[in-house]
Amino acid sequence: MELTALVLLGSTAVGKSSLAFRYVKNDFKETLPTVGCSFFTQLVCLDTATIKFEIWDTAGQEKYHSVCHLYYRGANAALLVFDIARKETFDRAKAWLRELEKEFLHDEILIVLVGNKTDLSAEREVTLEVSSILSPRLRDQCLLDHLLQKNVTRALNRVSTARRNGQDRCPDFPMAGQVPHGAAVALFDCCNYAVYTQNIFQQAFQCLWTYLASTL
Ligand SMILES: Nc1nc2c(ncn2[C@@H]2O[C@H](COP(=O)(O)OP(=O)(O)OP(=O)(O)O)[C@@H](O)[C@H]2O)c(=O)[nH]1
Repeated sequence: MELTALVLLGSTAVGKSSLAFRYVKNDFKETLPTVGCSFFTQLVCLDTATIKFEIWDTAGQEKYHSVCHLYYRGANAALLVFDIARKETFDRAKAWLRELEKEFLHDEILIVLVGNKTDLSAEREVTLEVSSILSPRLRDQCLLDHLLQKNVTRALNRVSTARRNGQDRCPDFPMAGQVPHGAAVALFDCCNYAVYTQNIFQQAFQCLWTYLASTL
């Protein structure tokens, strides 16, 4: 059985643990801030293989920052979570993006920026104009889509299909001609309070897993 690791990174209280819990248990509950790191596993049956995915939910408090590299180092995918109603959490996600860019070659990791707490959209501080955050290198190589989870599903589906067919380009993709060899950056919004979030994640993660499986 293949093993693939995903790490959740982001400021404290952006909703990383809630997101993992919503995905794994389809539930929501108040939890204390994570200490160090929490760990979940999920078995995913794909057409071609059964894969065991590890989900590393890191602690967002600044005092734990220095240990986060222990968890992201072996990761195949990283979800950089921010709170759409707190701009500083988006700045932190950008810092994570830069750090991962330094640590990984472009074909080594799949990165997804997750704008959480869309129920607070009236207080939104992070606008949709986020493409400017990406470095030219990433912008060229990434799959950047709009802040809609269905587009992530579509984006990742496209990439994995293209990869399965041995193509290295995905010409009809709206914002990026190049299908990266492993690396992708996508964006999507979610809300852990909503039951539908689990379905969104099921779909998005299924694509993510499929995508990762195609790179194993
Ligand atoms: N409004 C709103 N609040 C949320 C949402 N998801 C989580 N929260 C709340 O945000 C707070 C922090 O959630 P956590 O999941 O513990 O956040 P975290 O990012 O894991 O925090 P650390 O463990 O400190 O890194 C809690 O009070 C949650 O109830 C959401 O979608 N919308």
